[in-house]
Parts: sequence; C-alpha cells; structure tokens
Amino acid sequence: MSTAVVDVRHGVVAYDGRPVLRDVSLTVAPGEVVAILGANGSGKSTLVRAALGLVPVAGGTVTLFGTPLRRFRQWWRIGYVPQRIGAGSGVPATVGEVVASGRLARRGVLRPAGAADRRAVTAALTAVGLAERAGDPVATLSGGQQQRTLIARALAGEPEALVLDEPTAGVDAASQEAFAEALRGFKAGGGTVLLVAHELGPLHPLVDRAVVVHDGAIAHDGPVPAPAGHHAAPDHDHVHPHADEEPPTAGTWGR
Ligand SMILES: Nc1ncnc2c1ncn2[C@@H]1O[C@H](COP(=O)(O)OP(=O)(O)OP(=O)(O)O)[C@@H](O)[C@H]1O
Repeated sequence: MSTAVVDVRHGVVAYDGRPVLRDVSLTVAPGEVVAILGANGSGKSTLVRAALGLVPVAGGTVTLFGTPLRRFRQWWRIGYVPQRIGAGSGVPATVGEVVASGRLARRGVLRPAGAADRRAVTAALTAVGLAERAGDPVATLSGGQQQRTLIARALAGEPEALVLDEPTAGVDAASQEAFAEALRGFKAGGGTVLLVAHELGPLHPLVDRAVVVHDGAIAHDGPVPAPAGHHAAPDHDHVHPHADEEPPTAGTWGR
C-alpha cells in the first residue's frame, strides 16, 4: 500500500481544556479527493488544522507523507487554503503578487523568481479563471474571486496535496464552477485533495469519499451521503443536490 498523504490516528484536540475532537482517525491516500462534512461547530476545521499541525493534538498521532508531524519539513508538498477571514482584508497586493507568493516555499525567499516560477503562477491563475485579473488589486475582486486567488496561490506552489477549508462557502456560482474545474485538473494530474465543505455543489462528482464529523467524532466514512432528514429539517446541511445518484448512507450528521 502506498504511503498515506495524511494519517490521523486517534486524534484528540481540546481548546482550553474543552474537548473538540475525541478519538478521530482520518487517512487520505495519494490521489484521493476526500470531503469533510458536518454541521457548524462539529470540528471539521479543527480536524484539518490538527492534521497540519496548526493546533496540537492532546492524544493520538499525525503523520504526513509517512513522516511524523513533528519531523515533517516538506511543506511545499502541501498547499493549504484556510477558511476565509472575510473580504476587505486591506492587503494592497495584486492578484498576481498574492499568487506568486505561493512559490516562496518552493524557491526560498532569497532566490529571485525564475521562468519556472512565472510559468507556475500563470498556470495557477489560468486554472482558476483569473488570468485576466493578475494586475488588479485583490481588494477589487468579489469574495468568490478572492477565494479563487487563494486557491491559485496554493496551486502555484505545485503541491502534491491541497487542503482547503470551506473553499466554496458563500462563493458565487461562477467561482464555484471555476474552482471545481481547477480541482478537476489538479486531480487529473494525480493531486490529492482534502477539503472541508458545508455544501459540495459542483464539487460533488469529484469527491471520492466523504468523512462526516459529528460532535467531535467521525460519524461516517465512505460514499458521499445524502443528509439525514433531507426534507424534514429546516436547517439541514444541503450537501447533496442530486440525491438520486447515490444511496443515502448517512447517519445522523448535520443536525
Ligand atoms: N481557537 C479556538 N479556541 C477555542 N475554541 C475553538 C477554537 N476554534 C474552534 N473552537 C471551537 O471548537 C468547536 C469546533 O470548531 P471548528 O471550527 O472545528 O468547527 P467546524 O466544524 O469547522 O465549524 P464551521 O462549519 O462553523 O466552520 C466549536 O465549538 C468552536 O467554537
């Protein structure tokens, strides 16, 4: 069996002594596209952040590309797009500059950008449909386009794996489609994807496996489920707009 890209075993995370993840295990194999689903506050972001060492685990182990997290240094192999902080961050950079900053982990800060760097930046901008906007200040873009800029930044580093926290939350339909297209290309090139999502929307056909986090534990790990109480619950997580495509296998997540 090939080495897992991400392997969390019996992970436990607590914030200020309050347990948020209790004994969570998650493995992502090379080339897989895995979606982490679940209700607000269930611990999805925490799981991803623990997998990347952004929050410490109080128990269990985390391994990246076969290396224990504390010894892992090859961060260029992973492109991470955090949950959006919100539009209007006040950063005066252009789209091109933000995307180019995604090359830093690869080339080292002190070496000037070369042809390979410029090619990677152009390819990433094209992949998310923003090639025409490279010279525009990020602040002049829509929220969805800003999100695509961050995804292009991650792609520009030519990582083997992309880890994305709610990449399409609150993003316009055109940006969602552009993102799905970019992800399709990344997957076709053998890339591995771990993404947190509330709704899959156009990403649904790309997702190989869904992991549902419920109340700090894994409630489901397998085919993309239809949400429980699909029609009954007014606040259901609508992750599956085409419920006829897959058998409903969900437990009680999404409440
Ligand atoms: N830095 C933090 N300090 C304290 N508590 C936190 C912190 N980050 C998250 N939490 C709490 O941990 C729980 C899980 O949060 P997390 O962000 O992982 O959930 P989520 O499933 O990603 O939710 P959402 O869909 O709203 O993003 C929540 O109750 C949240 O309030």
